[in-house]
Amino acid sequence: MSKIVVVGANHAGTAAINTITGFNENNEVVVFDQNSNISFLGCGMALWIGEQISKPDGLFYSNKEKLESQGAKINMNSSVDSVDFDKKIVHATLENGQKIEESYDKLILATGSLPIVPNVKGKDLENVQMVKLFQNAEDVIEKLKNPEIKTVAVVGAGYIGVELAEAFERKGKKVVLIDTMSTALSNYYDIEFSTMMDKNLESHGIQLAYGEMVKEIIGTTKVEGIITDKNQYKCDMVILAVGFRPNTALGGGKLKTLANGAYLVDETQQTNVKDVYAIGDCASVLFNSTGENSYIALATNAVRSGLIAGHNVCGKHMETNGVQGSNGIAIYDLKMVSTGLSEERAKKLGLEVESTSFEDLQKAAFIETENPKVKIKIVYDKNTRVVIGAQMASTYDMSMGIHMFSLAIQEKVTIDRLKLLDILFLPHFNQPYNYITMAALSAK
Ligand SMILES: Cc1cc2nc3c(=O)[nH]c(=O)nc-3n(C[C@H](O)[C@H](O)[C@H](O)COP(=O)(O)OP(=O)(O)OC[C@H]3O[C@@H](n4cnc5c(N)ncnc54)[C@H](O)[C@@H]3O)c2cc1C
Ligand SMILES: NC(=O)c1ccc[n+]([C@@H]2O[C@H](COP(=O)([O-])OP(=O)(O)OC[C@H]3O[C@@H](n4cnc5c(N)ncnc54)[C@H](O)[C@@H]3O)[C@@H](O)[C@H]2O)c1
Repeated sequence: MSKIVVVGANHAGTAAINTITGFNENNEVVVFDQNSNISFLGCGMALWIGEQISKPDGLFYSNKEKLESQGAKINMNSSVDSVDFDKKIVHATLENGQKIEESYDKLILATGSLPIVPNVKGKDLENVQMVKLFQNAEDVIEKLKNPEIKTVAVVGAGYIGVELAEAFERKGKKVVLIDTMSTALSNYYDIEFSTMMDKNLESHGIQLAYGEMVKEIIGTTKVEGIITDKNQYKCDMVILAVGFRPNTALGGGKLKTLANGAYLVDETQQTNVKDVYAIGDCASVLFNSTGENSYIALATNAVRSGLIAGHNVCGKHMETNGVQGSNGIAIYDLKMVSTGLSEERAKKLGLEVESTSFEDLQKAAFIETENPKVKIKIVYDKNTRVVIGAQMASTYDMSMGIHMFSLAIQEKVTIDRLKLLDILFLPHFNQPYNYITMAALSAK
């Protein structure tokens, strides 16, 4: 029997706690989380703000009572302030202000990430909003009730920014979407895909302000406008969504990190200090497209890494397969999914790559019901021909198709092996000369 302390009980921590308690091995599990809720699905935030769902209740899948019924001791509103890695003790402040020491045999750090805050004048004005926690979503929804909030400037056209731009437009607000890059979603898609999203956003009246760097948020007490290096926009609320950084202050220089501060972990999620594990957004992941440890903040990675650490702290060896950073987005009718590297990102990393693309109707052409076009692009290493990325876009829900590419990258499958892949055909679903086969066959 071991004593396992878990710091942070959102997606990664909860996955680890569920795994450990699921073994029913009478390990003592003590958990600290500085927040008042567990397992908030940020992915539902835009749906809630944009009123595509009527209430937030379904955005949680666990809570203190549930985890305690499984045998863990849960301290909510309790922060871990420091860790003595030599003595194997965490120092925490409980909800009632009491300072305590908790010893551990195994420690799991699941402290997640923090939104990056651009260091610009006016960032502390009223109505400048972060969008990470459930409480942030509550704040935004409350503020949107004020009819004086007419225009929202969203800074960052990544996943959160684009999803929220849609949500604000659905709420009848004027939206300006600002990004330093020349398209939306530039971390995930090549230009022929991201411009599809840009046209989609513009067709719904969202103003795009790309290639612009925010210099200042103006106002006396509240937001009145935002100034970039090229323009000035009048607005009543500013959303900052320019990415996450790992929350790793507890490492205190003892734990090795990536350049951005994420705890460096091995294939079992263990850090460089024995018996100390790190999972989720505070940790590195092995990125199969490059073979290197990277930072990819996704709930999917958080859950998988929690499962892995949960096994290993219980003495059941489990190793990561590495990840592809598979992701998806659905804005109005447009769905886009990607995995691995885009061609542009691969080239920026200095990789020699080729790509192959195809666009066709999803189903047999004679089908008389809904039959949208699907666009696909596969990126592969020029020398080894191993697939390292794929992107798809359509108004049709083709999202399941990307999983096969995720596996192809994980298992280092070449583009040539996809040419004759046995893909089913049924006119209701797809075409015999389907776009996956055709893209692979057209590879140089
Ligand atoms: C708006 C939004 C939409 C998203 N949509 C998606 C999506 O569609 N798909 C997807 O895969 N991902 C999505 N993500 C990303 C996903 O939410 C994160 O990757 C995920 O939350 C990471 O989980 P985590 O448990 O590692 O970290 P976090 O969620 O950051 O949780 C860390 C926990 O640690 C606690 N903590 C931190 N420090 C301490 C301390 N010192 N003491 C005690 N407790 C501490 C915090 O209170 C928190 O509960 C989205 C994120 C946002 C904000
Ligand atoms: N559907 C999903 O899978 C989903 C949804 C939401 C969030 N997430 C994940 O959560 C994490 C955080 O999301 P995010 O949208 O904050 O990050 P992101 O990395 O997706 O996007 C950040 C964007 O901000 C831009 N940017 C950076 N600095 C800027 C600056 N100073 N001014 C203007 N623009 C700037 C970048 O060019 C980029 O487009 C990501 O890992 C993301 O993948 C995933």
